[in-house]
Amino acid sequence: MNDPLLALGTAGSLPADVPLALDATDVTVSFAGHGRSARTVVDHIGLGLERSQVTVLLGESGSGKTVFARSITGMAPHGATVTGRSLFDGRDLLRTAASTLRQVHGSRIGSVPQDPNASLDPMRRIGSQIMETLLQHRAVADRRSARLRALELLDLVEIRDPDRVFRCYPHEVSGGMRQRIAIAIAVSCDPELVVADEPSSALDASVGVRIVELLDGLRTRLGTAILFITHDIGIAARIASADHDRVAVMLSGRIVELGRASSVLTRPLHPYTRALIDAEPSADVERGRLAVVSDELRTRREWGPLVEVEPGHAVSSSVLEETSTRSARTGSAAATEGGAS
Ligand SMILES: Nc1ncnc2c1ncn2[C@@H]1O[C@H](COP(=O)(O)OP(=O)(O)OP(=O)(O)O)[C@@H](O)[C@H]1O
Repeated sequence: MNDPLLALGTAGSLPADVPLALDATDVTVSFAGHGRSARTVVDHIGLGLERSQVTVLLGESGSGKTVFARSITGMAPHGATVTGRSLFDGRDLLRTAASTLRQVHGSRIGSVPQDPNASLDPMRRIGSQIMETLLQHRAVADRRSARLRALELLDLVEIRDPDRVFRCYPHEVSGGMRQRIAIAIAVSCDPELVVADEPSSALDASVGVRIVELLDGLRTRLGTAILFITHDIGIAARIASADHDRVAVMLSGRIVELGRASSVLTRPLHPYTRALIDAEPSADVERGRLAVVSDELRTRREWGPLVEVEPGHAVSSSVLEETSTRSARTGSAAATEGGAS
């Protein structure tokens, strides 16, 4: 089991006076198995999310990224049993009533889905959907202000002709534009935190890149914390572009490496992170290809707690132990060879 104290997510933190937007500790999520014991898909992990900082949850499909992100924001999937704590503005979202969570989501926590079609109503004009969010969360006083703010938001997400798009139905605009609209809705009430779950994966590569750049720019302008979920190393590097942005690498429900993106993505310490990086699609390989990770890595349960190896970079303790054992062996082999010569 990872040590919850060490898994708090301090590696790569901003200075201490920067407040945490969300502070999750020792979170475990399990689902009832078919007639068998419960299956744990998130295993005693924590993460602190800071304003103006991007934290990327990186890991292959099924590693638990979505379940973890949903659970710590109080939106665990149906049937999940969640333990631990997730503090947001002094309130534990794991023990908050559904009616309060509905208020928090949309106003103080925004979500950008993988597929914007899932969050937009095909039967209603885009402008009216943005206005509804603003009015529902009382972000504006009346319909006139809601209309003005909706147009501003369309402009903020770089839609060139906001007046026209305001009057369109979702099917009348492109997929990339629908994702911009989903982002406009997610940031409409100035949230402290935005959770973006693979928001570019359903889009063409160049459109997806623009969406990622847009989110990156917005956190700088709005000071929002962003929790960004992806399995794509290239996208992770692009969104975690500031010095203090972090990557948390998830493997089978655990965080096995955590730190500044610049360290983790260029000097990975965990064999799993290295496997993900080695499997990064190159120009001649199909984009978004799933990484090839050995079953030995995937099925191993014990990695030990995260240990900081340099400022802003932590990795599972067992990786360090194995590395030092290997170096000792190499050292003694070299000494033996040296002695024999
Ligand atoms: N509602 C559910 N009931 C039972 N098991 C679930 C449920 N939702 C997710 N799981 C399981 O939890 C594990 C983690 O799923 P999760 O969706 O978090 O992975 P992920 O890393 O986000 O992958 P992907 O990128 O494919 O979404 C998977 O084994 C999945 O099958």
